[in-house]
Amino acid sequence: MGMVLALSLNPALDLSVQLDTLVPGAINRASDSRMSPAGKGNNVACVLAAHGHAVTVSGFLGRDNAGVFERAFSDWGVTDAFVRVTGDTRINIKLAEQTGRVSDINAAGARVSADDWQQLERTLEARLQRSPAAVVIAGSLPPGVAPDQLGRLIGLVRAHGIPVWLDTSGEALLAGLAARPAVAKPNEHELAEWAGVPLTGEAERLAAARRLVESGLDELILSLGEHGVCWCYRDPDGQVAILRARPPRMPVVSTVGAGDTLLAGLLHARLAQWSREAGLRFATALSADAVRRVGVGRSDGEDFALLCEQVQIESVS
Ligand SMILES: O=P(O)(O)OC[C@H]1O[C@](O)(CO)[C@@H](O)[C@@H]1O
Repeated sequence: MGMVLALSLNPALDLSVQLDTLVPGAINRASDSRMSPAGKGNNVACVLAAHGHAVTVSGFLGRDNAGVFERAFSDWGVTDAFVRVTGDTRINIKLAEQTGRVSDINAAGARVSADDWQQLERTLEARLQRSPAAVVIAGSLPPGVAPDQLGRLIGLVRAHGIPVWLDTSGEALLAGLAARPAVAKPNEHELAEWAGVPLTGEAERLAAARRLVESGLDELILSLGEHGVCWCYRDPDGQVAILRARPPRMPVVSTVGAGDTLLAGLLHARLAQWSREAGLRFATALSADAVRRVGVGRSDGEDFALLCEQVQIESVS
């Protein structure tokens, strides 16, 4: 299986706090709290490495608190090609209540200079020479990086004939989609932003997903949270086909990282050359596993085979 390059342009340390119920304006007591190296690209890298892939991580890391990331990269067994920038990598706060509701407070991130950006482009060029099987670009853009720079980065990877798997939001997503990544993973709100209209029901969402694939992507992963995922792709005749997966109902500890786990699971299946249905079943089960823990999903649990069996898959016409 080939190497994967996972970019987190704006990684984060996640401060995950477990609470009974969050009462704004009051002193809240946590039942548990922990800080862990994260960010979307890093989360994807962690899952892929756990499934046997050679992964290189890159993006921008604050020099002042890089140590905790360096230890995690070594534990995960991934190669660190992050550009170090001035200051700290941001801390994002995740407040998870007993009901499963999560409130996120995501910080802006360390500022990236024009020199830092050039260094990233040079790093990327060098890594692309090693022909990675895919490049994942995931998460928000840090201060100092404009959406069109993301578009150019995608263009750079595409020029090497390497597929880009993109997961970002807001203006960055719009600029990124215009640069035609192979695969994008919006959620329903991000899809509506692209469509420019509210998408009220499943039929409207699927129609927009089809339009987005037809606009030039190979595949779209539409993540629908607890309702599962729609995987839209071109069939051999060039028509857009859709597979829909529904996960079993899970006890929720934290939904943070479930989307990253889904993307990683699908990429793992792609690199292992599994059938679409097998890949979707695996990735949906892995993502379901992620919500019952703080952090990303794992496939080494005793009941993982059962979780896979419980995923319902149908083809949508
Ligand atoms: O880059 P963004 O969009 O702020 O998201 C970062 C957050 O997303 C996550 O990767 C979960 O998807 C968290 O680990 C992290 O705090």
